[in-house]
Amino acid sequence: MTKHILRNSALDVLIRIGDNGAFSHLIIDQTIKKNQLSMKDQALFTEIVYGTLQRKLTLAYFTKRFVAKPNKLEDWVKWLLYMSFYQMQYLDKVPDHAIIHEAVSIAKKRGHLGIAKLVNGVLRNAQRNGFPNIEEIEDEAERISIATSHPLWLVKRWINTYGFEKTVEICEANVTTKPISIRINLLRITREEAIDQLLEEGYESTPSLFSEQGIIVQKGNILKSKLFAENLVTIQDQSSMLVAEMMNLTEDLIVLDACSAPGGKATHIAEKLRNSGQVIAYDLHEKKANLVTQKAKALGLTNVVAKGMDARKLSAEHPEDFFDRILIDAPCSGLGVIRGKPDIKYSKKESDIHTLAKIQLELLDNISPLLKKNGTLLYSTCTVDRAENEGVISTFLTSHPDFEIDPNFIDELPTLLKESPGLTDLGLQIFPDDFQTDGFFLTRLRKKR
Ligand SMILES: C[S@@+](CC[C@H](N)C(=O)[O-])C[C@H]1O[C@@H](n2cnc3c(N)ncnc32)[C@H](O)[C@@H]1O
Repeated sequence: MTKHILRNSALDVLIRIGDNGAFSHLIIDQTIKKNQLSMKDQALFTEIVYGTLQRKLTLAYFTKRFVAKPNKLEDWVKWLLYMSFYQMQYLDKVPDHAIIHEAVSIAKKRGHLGIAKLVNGVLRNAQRNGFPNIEEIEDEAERISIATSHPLWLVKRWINTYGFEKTVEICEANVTTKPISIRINLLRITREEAIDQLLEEGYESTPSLFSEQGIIVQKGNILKSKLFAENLVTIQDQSSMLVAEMMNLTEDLIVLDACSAPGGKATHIAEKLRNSGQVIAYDLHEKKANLVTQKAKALGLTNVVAKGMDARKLSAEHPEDFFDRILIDAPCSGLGVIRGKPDIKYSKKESDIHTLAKIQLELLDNISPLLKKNGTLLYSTCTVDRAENEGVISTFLTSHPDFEIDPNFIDELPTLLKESPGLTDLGLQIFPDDFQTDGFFLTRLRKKR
């Protein structure tokens, strides 16, 4: 019975998230609570929902083979087939006959006998004859697209920019799961204390690669740890922790975080300032800026002020040559965080990239005058795309001869990253397959005069 509830709940969530909706932890958490799923069932439930969304294009390809008119399927039947195919193809722990039995029983309850028969027929056919062999797709871009469930335009774009081999690695990494990365609040706890506490609570954890504040948790629902209840830690990917690490932060500095919500990096910067100086944080709307204020408050940080405002208009708020450090963690296409947010790869269009690159350049153009001479500006995105990253920086530098890539940037990178395949003289592109982190770009500019 519990397995029936689990799969029925997974189907509910898939229908709610649907083809256009964003993957939402909130919906997942609400469903887990409502159905009182056990810890073990929670893991399988999350795996089914995540995996089905991550593999959607592959599962649609399978469906075409077994259903004559897949577009005519009712939405819930389509998702029921997708999630059943997902379990049959990618999860070893559940036998096919159990998956089919559950799917048919769900179809009977939700629909009628006719639909249950259809579901039974399709799944048994797949069980008997196996899934189509993706390796037989001749066109190599199309093959990667179907095998790893990435839209064709994106696969082609990455092949053009990074080559075939790297694209395969990026796409394959995007359909895996990565361990949870958390940041400890150094003002309240040491990393050793946090790791000991986690061990006591039964979590396996290790120090992370690029930040003395980072911990990687291999398994378990970390949100249930006391460390969260007591606001001693916050969730943050390792690559995104690199931002504050690379800003050369010392006490009493005045720092601008131009695009700051929900406040992951603003609070990290504030921790690095040890509650001194000031982090002046903006985000487009007041509501989002409030999230930064709340996060800072929860973490006991008193040196953060957050306001809602278009950061392209900040010259009306602050004089030129004012900030010691500036962070522009720009709005971007998010192609580096597909692993955790699979909806991004289905919803983004290639034309979005050009619109975003224009905004990114406007942010740099309008904000850079506010930096003090010899001050540094860190530009980052969570995307894997040359136009939004190296392209924007190169265009900016051409029209701003008073700026240069900080000559110390590469020297100050953690040793591991100095060997990174994405390091160029315009900055560091971290790919999601390089270190089991999000894909990310960062570079540091210095104002010469
Ligand atoms: C990558 S997210 C920032 C993440 C944040 N730095 C953190 O670490 O939690 C980019 C943010 O830029 C904001 N944004 C977009 N356009 C903006 C603009 N013109 N001015 C200020 N913020 C903007 C978005 O609302 C979004 O919250």
